[in-house]
Amino acid sequence: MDALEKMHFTTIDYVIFALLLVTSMGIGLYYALSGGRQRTTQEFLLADRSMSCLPVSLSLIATFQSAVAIVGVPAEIYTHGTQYWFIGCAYILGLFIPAHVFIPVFYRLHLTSAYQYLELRFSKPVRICGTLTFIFQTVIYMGVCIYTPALALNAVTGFDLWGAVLATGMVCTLYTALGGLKAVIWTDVFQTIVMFAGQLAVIVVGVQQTGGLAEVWRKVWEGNRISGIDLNPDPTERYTFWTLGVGGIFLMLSLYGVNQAQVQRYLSSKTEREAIMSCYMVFPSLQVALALSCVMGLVMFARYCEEDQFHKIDNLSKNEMVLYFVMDMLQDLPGLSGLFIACLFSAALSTISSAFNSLATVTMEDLIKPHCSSMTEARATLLSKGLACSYGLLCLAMAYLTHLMSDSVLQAAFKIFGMVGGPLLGIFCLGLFFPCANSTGALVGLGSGLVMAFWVGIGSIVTRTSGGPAAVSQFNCTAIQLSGSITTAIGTVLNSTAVPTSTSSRPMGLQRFYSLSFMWYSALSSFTVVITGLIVSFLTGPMKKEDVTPGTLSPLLGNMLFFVPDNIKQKLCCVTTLGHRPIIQECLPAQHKESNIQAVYTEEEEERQSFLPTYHTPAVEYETTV
Ligand SMILES: O=C(O)CCCC[C@@H]1SC[C@@H]2NC(=O)N[C@@H]21
Ligand code: NA
Repeated sequence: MDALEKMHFTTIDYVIFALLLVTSMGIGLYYALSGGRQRTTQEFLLADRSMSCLPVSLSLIATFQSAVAIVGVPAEIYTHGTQYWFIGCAYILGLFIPAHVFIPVFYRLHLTSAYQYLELRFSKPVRICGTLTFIFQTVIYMGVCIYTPALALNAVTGFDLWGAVLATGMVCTLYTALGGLKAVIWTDVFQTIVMFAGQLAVIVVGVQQTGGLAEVWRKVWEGNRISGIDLNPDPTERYTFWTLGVGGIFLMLSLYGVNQAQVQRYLSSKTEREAIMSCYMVFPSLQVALALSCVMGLVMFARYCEEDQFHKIDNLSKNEMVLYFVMDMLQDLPGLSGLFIACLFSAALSTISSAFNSLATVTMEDLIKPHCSSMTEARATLLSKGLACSYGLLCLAMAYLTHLMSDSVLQAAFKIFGMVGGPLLGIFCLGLFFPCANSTGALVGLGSGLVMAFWVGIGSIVTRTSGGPAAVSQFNCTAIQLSGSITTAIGTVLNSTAVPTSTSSRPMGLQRFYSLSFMWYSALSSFTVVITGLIVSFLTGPMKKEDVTPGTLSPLLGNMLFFVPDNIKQKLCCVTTLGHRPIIQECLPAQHKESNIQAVYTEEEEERQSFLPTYHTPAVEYETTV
């Protein structure tokens, strides 16, 4: 690693990194000292439900675009080609369904925590299990997110690893605990801009230093890095159009449909329409984020595919090679390498702050408030801030655990989402689409989904077959001239990092099950939850439509099964109205000051409101939809 050590930071790089931390802290302090000064949980956890779609949409992207994507995706493209880019196809349904199925139901139920839905639809135990599952998933994911940038930075610049982890963790904990969701969303906006700028800078300089666009294109084309659509139906193939385009939809639904961090952002929107718009606006920005990280991988390949360059990074780990490439490109341009480090830590901070805030929210709403309803607003807010802090410290501990996780962080993140996010997606789908599902079915379903996911996930780690053999061997990008360089070219190919396409016998039986692509984990575990949940519900006495809390069912399935006669539909999944469509009454100037006008509810709404926690609602009026 001697070649790496020579890379060092100039003063301006440290200044830019410090600027990022100071600006983030400044935004946190601003929201701690302005507005309602974070004195109510409505403000601290839900930004007073006053956010508009632009900051919400940027915050939605920032939440699940962490350093893992910034470092992991270019390494994936460099090693295996652009097949991964097809995950962009999953963004269409992966965002359309949340916008029209999940958001309307959650928004109209006026929730604070997504897991309140599980109590309304099923029972309190189901809600508690959902909350604990989410906490487990997020704490592990946070560890990966805070560790990745610090590890990569340390490997390439010798920047003190635990110093970076501590700096990131402390700043993030402080501004999240001080400024609440408003600070988290607005720092996410700032950090997303820094993230895009940093990646763009590396791409522009990289292309320019590798001989221009045409040269880069020629090299990646000859280097066999532009993958066509791979329609291979084999589910053990790591990345194909099916695992990414279809399996990826379930991954997106588990994140953008039912993950508390995203649901909380939808609920912080001032109207349902703003929330849906923010979900739509995620689509183009997420495509840009995907394109930037994929192009960065291609430029990196073009840069190092020549024989005389190849030795520089062929012995680096996936996480280190991207940082090496960036420092190699930018170190003569003072400030730009600092910009990329700021980009890396922006990606990490924006994800970790969202995780802290959502963890504090669900712990407060689902685990503490129900047991001490007499708690004053001030104490509840103080406790929420304390929770955000304690999760911050827990995250640092988790970072150490990640130290032990060896395979690529991108795969680690996908496995966490698939193994834990999938069962959570399943239990929400069970509740939304199948009125006959009861809480026993939901509990057994969730348990079976988790068992199934951990069986295949742990199995794949133990047998090290997480997603089959490496797809593409390392081809040299210069046309292999017959003038004797053929031997060096072959030598390059053989000692490359990526294992050539293996001809080993296909795994059979359980071994084949363990080599299922991790992109299918979300789909597999959510289906397991739904099917088991339905069977157990039927065995233990299915629920009747009139017993289901109004507003907790989605008519999606009913509408999709338009061709099925109604009487059969009544059995499986009744066609229900979406519940009450709130029309936010435009407050007249005179009214604006006394905005404590009680909502005008229908009697059914009144009855439903009775067991929802009381909160201050803006002046709204409801009308039932027919
Ligand atoms: O934290 C990360 O960046 C790695 C996990 C990526 C999660 C998913 S992948 C599809 C979608 N696109 C993103 O950039 N993040 C989410
Ligand atoms: Na992020």
